[in-house]
Amino acid sequence: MQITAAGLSKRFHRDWIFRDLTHTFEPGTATAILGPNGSGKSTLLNTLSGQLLATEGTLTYTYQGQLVAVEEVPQLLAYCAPYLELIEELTLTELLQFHTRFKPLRAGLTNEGLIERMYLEKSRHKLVRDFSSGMKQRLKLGLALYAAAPLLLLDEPTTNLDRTGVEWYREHVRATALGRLVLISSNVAEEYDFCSTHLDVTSFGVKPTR
Ligand SMILES: Nc1ncnc2c1ncn2[C@@H]1O[C@H](COP(=O)(O)OP(=O)(O)OP(=O)(O)O)[C@@H](O)[C@H]1O
Repeated sequence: MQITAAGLSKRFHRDWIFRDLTHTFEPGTATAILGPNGSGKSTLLNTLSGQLLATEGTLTYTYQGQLVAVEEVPQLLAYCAPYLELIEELTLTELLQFHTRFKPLRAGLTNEGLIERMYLEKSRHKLVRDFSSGMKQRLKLGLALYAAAPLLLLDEPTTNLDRTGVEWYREHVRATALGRLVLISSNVAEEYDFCSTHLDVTSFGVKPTR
C-alpha cells in the first residue's frame, strides 16, 4: 500500500491541526508520527487513512500498482488504537470468530494459532469484558498485527502493556511489518525505534533515521 499526501491540511473549527503535508508513504516502510500530546498525531493518522476528511489537499492510495478509492481503504487496513473498542460481551474465541470473518488473518494463521501467539490460551472462553487492560491491549494488537492487511496503523501501541507486553509488541511488530505500510503514532521511543522515517506533526520535518 502506498499513500501520497499533497498539501494535506486539517482544521477543527478555527484551529489548524496540521498544514501542508506533502509526502509519499512508500510500501514496505514504517513511519513514526511524533509530537506532544494534543499536537495532532491521531488526527493525522485518521486523515491519512481516509477516516477523517482533510480540510485541504489530496490523498492518493495505490496497492499493487492499482489506484484505490478512499472507500476501499478500510478493507485494506488494520488498526489498533486506545479509542477503538472490543466487543466485550463475547468470549475470546467468539470474538476471533466474529472479527476474522470481515478482517481475515494472514495466510496460514488460524484463530487458535493467534491465541497462542498472544499467550492467551488460558482465556479462550473468558469474556473480553473480564480481560485486564493489558490483555485487551495485547488482543487488539494481535488482531491488527496479524490481519492480512497491507496498511497497519498503530496509535500508542504499548498503552496498558507491562514490560513483558512491551517486549511482546516489539518482537511481533517487527515480525509482521515486512512488506506493509506501517504508521505509528507515538511518544515512546521503544514503540517506534525500528521505523525508517520520523514525521514530526508540529513541523512536518520528515527525516529518515538511517
Ligand atoms: N473531532 C474533533 N473535533 C474538534 N477538535 C478535535 C477533534 N478531534 C481532535 N481534536 C483536537 O485536535 C487536536 C489534536 O488531537 P489529537 O488527538 O490528534 O492529538 P494527539 O497528538 O494524538 O494527542 P495525544 O498524544 O494526547 O493522543 C487536539 O487539540 C484535539 O482537542
